[in-house]
Amino acid sequence: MRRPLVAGNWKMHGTRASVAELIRGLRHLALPSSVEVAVMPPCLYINQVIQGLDGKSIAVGAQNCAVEPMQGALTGEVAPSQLADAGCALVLVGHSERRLILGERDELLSRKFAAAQSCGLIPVLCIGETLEQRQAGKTLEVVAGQLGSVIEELGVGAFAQAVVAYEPVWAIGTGLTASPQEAQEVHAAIRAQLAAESADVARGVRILYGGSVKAANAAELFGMPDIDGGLIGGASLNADEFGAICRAAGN
Ligand SMILES: O=C[C@H](O)COP(=O)(O)O
Repeated sequence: MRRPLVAGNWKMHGTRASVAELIRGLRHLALPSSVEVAVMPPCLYINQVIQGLDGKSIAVGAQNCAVEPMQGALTGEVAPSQLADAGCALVLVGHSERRLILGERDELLSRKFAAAQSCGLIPVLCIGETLEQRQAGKTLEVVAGQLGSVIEELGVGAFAQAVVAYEPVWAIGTGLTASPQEAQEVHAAIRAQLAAESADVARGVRILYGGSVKAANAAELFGMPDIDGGLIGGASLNADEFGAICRAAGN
């Protein structure tokens, strides 16, 4: 049985004051113990969040990491070893905003994935198609390519300690959500692709859905057999809304 995971990606939002307020809200939440909950603040605030959430069972993750595992001469980057040292448990790899705005490509992302794992972080590999790709009927092909490139580089065994997040780009921050059936079709294809290499890995890996998830639509999405939780953007900036999403994953 896979334990659902709900992770809040705060993206490039927050100030020390607003982060302090969000921490206060998170501390007050009643969260189901059956669900693993995580937040991913901007790097600058990771320490503040880890200290502020002390004693609350919410993991903290980062939104990105360097391709090199250890500290060194790589200006502007943060090493996975430094994230682990700060107390992070997981890290996003290949969020579509980084793929599309910063040009991060599959080969680089495999290296980040491996670097993160070598430091004991759980990589959350983000994959998903653009609207244009969906309209061209290429959704499954695009997602299989993004996932396949990491499998090819690192082997399917790498997914025994990793999470996959399916995020259709057209659903991110737009208010448009894939229907539960649309999302399930892609999640099932992702699991089948992993199963073709290892049934055990496929059975155990958690595949999150992301893209305009809210308290109002979370239960329906999380009710699908291959959706094991969510990667939540905008709605994770409101503690009560985020708490309601976490509870929906526990039902
Ligand atoms: O990482 C989170 C996703 O990009 C979803 O963002 P959203 O919930 O604001 O659509």
